[in-house]
Amino acid sequence: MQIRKMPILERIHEFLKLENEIGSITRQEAVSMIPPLFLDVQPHHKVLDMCAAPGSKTFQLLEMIHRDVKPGELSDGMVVANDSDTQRCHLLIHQTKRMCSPNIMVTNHDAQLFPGLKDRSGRLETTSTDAEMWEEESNGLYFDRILCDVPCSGDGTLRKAPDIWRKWNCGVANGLHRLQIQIAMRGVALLRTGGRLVYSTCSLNPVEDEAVVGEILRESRGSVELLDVSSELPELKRRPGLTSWLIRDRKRWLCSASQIDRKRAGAVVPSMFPSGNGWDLSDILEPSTGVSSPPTDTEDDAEKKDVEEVEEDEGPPEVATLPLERCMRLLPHDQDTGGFFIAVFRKVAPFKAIPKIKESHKSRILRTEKEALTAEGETGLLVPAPIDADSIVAPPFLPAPPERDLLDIQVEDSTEVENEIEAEEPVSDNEEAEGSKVAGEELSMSVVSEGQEKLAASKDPNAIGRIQRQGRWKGVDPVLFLKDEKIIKSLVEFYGIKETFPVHQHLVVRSEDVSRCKRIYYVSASVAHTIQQNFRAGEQMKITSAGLKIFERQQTKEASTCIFRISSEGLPVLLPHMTKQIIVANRKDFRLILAEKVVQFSAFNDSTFAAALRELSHGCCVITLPTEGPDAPINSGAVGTAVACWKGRSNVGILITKAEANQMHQRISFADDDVSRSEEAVVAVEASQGGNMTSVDAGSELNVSKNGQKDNSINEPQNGTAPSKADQLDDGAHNQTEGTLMGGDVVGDTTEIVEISSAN
Ligand SMILES: C[S@@+](CC[C@H](N)C(=O)[O-])C[C@H]1O[C@@H](n2cnc3c(N)ncnc32)[C@H](O)[C@@H]1O
Repeated sequence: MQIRKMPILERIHEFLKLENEIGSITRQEAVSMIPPLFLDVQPHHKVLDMCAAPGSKTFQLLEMIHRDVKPGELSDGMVVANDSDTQRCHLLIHQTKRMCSPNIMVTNHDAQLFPGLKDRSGRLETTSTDAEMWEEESNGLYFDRILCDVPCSGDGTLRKAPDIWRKWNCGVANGLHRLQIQIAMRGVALLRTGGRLVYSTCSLNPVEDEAVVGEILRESRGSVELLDVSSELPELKRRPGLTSWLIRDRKRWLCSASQIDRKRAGAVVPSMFPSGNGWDLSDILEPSTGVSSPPTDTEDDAEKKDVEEVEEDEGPPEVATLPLERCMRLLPHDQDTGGFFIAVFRKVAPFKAIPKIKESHKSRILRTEKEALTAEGETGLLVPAPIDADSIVAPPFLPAPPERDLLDIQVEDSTEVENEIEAEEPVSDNEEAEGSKVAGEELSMSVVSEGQEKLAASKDPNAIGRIQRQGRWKGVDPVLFLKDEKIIKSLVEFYGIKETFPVHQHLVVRSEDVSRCKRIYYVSASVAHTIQQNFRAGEQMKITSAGLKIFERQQTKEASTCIFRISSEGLPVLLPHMTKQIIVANRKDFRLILAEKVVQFSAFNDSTFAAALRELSHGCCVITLPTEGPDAPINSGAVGTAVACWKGRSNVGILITKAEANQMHQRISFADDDVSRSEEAVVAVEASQGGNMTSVDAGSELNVSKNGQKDNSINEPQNGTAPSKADQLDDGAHNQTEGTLMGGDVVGDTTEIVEISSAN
């Protein structure tokens, strides 16, 4: 059902859109949420999401590492979310920033080449006091959990993506098979022994599913086992993996690799079949040149030729000897979902790989390394000595990236726009002025050069290799720990940051010139550790974003002692550790500031609050609702509801987007209306019954919960009160021009407000 096409559901569609935009809800198809559930992620785990964009599963993984973490506590775990597509990495950043987590890194690699961070410096200098940890660090970066939600043909999504009916052909899946194996095998190498890896696709084609799983088991030669997870998530309806299938190539059904037409040897490979048996490299080398001839015809050509092909006798299909029935097939008609395939592996021993030439590498290597091959002879490549695959920096045959050239990265900060402002008004960043453009927000910190984009856009696999070998990720800002003691001291003193919130080695900037840096990011200990590891390993990792944006530079004419304001995503994490610049408002005044955005001190209802506000230092402050009592927030756990503001000479303005302010105002207003309606109803009922009825008795009718407390949950404005409130708010919002300065001595249009999430 498409909600947006049904006029009667227009309001709920608007509501969903708004909540999605400000990050209160994330929409995701139910079946696509299942793979992370089989990872058994614990809060202390290091998790790698190899093909992560747009980030729905990454979000789930983040939720898992923050599970059980109480407000004010910092989680030990980490999620590294990787995607090969630069633009989709920005989606990933946007999606995950709603989680307000310092425990995330977004990286931009081809997953099959994801760097291992093996220490190449030879230095013994380390921040770790633990010798064991140092030993482990120098051996590389390992993950406790890895999700390989690989690119696939997507035929499991046919129900919601009807376009696939038109575009589907068997060549798509066949063409992805080898990449899927390479990605998964890189995952196996990066997995800690004892760790879990989940391989998933939204395709039901065995060539992308069981065939890949079979090849993982064969290639890893006992270092991973395929788990039987039939007792996990018992209510999930699933079917066992296939153990027998045929391969379709140009309208021919093939039973085994022996039936592969020599000319099609690059397009159909033995690993696609249940046994995985087939020819070796020499079968596909042309005797005269030693160079393979990958099929060059397009799918269209293939279709034309198909007409002429003679259908062959299929013969008996192969049957796998591996326990592929342990894989899970989720079929659309079993529980009204999309189709999905899931396999769960555990690493039981370190991975020693024989770097045989993979089919996908063959043509590339043979083309680019032709001379070397001739010199070494084919046998040298076919039967090399086993190598410790766990510790490789990049897969065999692909050189690791060299040291970055410092000079490469300096130009990028000029892309950041610093706004000068009038009077003492804080200025909002250009990027944040338009809430709906948040996805592009991080562009200034992770700008990728045009040349690099063009290379990435090209389909030439050698181009990708070239990009990743570029010195020090040309065009991407560096990730540097903030070491400027003056700035750190000003932050700690201005906001009264407690020792419970470690700042040294946890604040990161993306500019080498600290005097120009606009944003400061907070990283968890685990992320900080990985950044250090990356330095020692010669900065192999291309980091698009690290941690949580916690402070942003704020320029005003009248200097504040601290030039950095708190960002909206940083507030939930920092607030429990702040002792200064916090002020508690009553409900009425809190609503006033949300509705008006900028309020003169004299306009507040509570004069004590106004006086206390005047006393605060000039600059960024946080206005909260009390955590207990009648003015306590709704459904917001122990930390409460808070909004970052800018305190000027005579007024205060919220630092939030209008959408966020309106949404927060709406919630509080609904709750208040709800309460007053309940109270009015109680009075009415009492009056009609001679005053004998208690509010607890009236609970079921009057929205009072069973334990006698008023149920203030206001997440679902469905009881007919929504229209007038929403309309009023919409009108209010439209009266203000997006991105313009508002009256008084404060600009309160575009920065931050936040409802404290219990996750942090
Ligand atoms: C199935 S989608 C991932 C969906 C994601 N896990 C989620 O739940 O939101 C596959 C992703 O793989 C990315 N991708 C394609 N080839 C890749 C490669 N070689 N390495 C890493 N990512 C790749 C695509 O850009 C795409 O975002």
